[in-house]
Amino acid sequence: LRQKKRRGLPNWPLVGMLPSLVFGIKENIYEWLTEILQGQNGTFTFRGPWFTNLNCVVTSDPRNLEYLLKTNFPNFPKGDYFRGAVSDLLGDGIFGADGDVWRRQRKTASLEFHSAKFRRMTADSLVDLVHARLLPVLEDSIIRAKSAAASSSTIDLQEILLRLTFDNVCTIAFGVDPGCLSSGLPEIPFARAFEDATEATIARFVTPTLVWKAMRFFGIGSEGVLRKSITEVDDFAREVIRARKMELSSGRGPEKIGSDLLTVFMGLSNGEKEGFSEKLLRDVCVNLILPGRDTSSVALSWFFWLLSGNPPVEEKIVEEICGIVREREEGGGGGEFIFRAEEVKKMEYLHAAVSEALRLYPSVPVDHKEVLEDDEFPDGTKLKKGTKVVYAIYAMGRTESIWGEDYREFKPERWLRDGRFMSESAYKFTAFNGGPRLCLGKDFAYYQMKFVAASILYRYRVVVDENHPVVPKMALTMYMKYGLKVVIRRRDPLEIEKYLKLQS
Ligand code: HEM
Repeated sequence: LRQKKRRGLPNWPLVGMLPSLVFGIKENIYEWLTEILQGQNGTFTFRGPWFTNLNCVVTSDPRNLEYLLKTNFPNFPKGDYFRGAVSDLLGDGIFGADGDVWRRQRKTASLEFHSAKFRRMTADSLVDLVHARLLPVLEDSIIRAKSAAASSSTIDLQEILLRLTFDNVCTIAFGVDPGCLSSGLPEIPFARAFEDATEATIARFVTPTLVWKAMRFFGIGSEGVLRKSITEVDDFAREVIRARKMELSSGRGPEKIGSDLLTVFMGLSNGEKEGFSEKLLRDVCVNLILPGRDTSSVALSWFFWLLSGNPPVEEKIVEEICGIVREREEGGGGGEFIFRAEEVKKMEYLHAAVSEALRLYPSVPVDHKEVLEDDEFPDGTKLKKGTKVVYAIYAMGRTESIWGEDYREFKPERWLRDGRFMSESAYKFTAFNGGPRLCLGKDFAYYQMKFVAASILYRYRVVVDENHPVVPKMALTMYMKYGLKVVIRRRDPLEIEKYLKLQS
């Protein structure tokens, strides 16, 4: 009991704090971590069994976050342990890389992410996906519900959104849309292979290094799955790269050349003497798909779930959207309503509501770094070279000293001043990371989430199945463990009419 008070958890001989961790995993690991951090002023040291490498410093203190992610950034790389586990899947790509390899890709990708051509391409591909695929799939569920038994009217919204963002990010990375989101929700071999490869890679983090290395050597268990699925991912990438090379060498005009990341990086290899090898081109694309495929969709799933428990927030969002529709229609609208980029930008309340969902359910609930040289956090915690540092993003969103005593409430208003969205420091709201490794897709992700949410909410009400359990899954991304079962209903035209009139 004395140890629990002093260190946050009892530290047993030989097994360290493992028994408490096992208990935490059985319950809700994120809530468990939050409670310990609250009792320890935001930082504690976890001690694993002596024979494992589980020792780490866990923190949710914004002062430490700023030091870790910005002030002394070079001393906190992702590290060899992380890279060792992910390198078979990610190679030398940006997500697992450190130092010059990371810096070079970051610079090129960053230029691309902020170019007008890229923004146009991402916006166009999203319009196609939402209007030609997402909305028909939702409409289909309504039609099916009318003709079948009531039990078949529920759909898993999380799965549909995961398919949407996978297609979207593949278009951005490779310039190829795999077609996961289409009627009947077909199984796509490349998507399956990517999913299997990711799961098998994550399994390495909970398996002793010697054990997974032996499994890899013999190609058994999850390592056998990994080997097979990486081969499939590589085959897909090789085929796309070969086809793109042919397209580029066929001498098409610059206006015809895509602005997906693969084409951009291939263009660079044309100009530079050494350029990017085929392997690095594959790594560049795979490393974009990994962080970009599920993060926005799980955030949207939590957003819709939070809305279902907070009808006044949904009303305000619909009112805001209708204001935008009205403005356009006064100028002579007509036809199917497709939100334009500048209109999505104006949705300040929706921006606040999405941020609030990410505060409570960050898509990346915990992240980590490694200590390069002995160091010390601003709160006085000593850091030995090689120590792992875990930063608990979920716990930060539930810290009273940052968000006030109503921190458990879903309250978009906390992000607004005079109706305008006010951003928060990245070291308090760390859902998108911060410092030099701030999420590269942040602006795009907001655009994507707002466009999808507005397009759905303008037309439909998303009714969450009350009997369906909604709990987070323990994974690197904050999925809903059992998905999000919902019924889609068309929004009453009178309701929309009411808001359109309200604006006048
Ligand atoms: C709600 C949506 C998203 C959230 C919450 C999010 C969050 C994050 C976080 C926490 C990191 C740091 C990860 C780490 O270093 O361990 C990150 C990195 C990154 N994200 Fe996002 N992300 C989102 C969407 C996207 C999208 C849509 C893309 C691409 C289209 C993207 C591309 C990237 C890339 C390339 C990195 C690596 C940056 C680097 O290491 O320099 N993200 N993101």
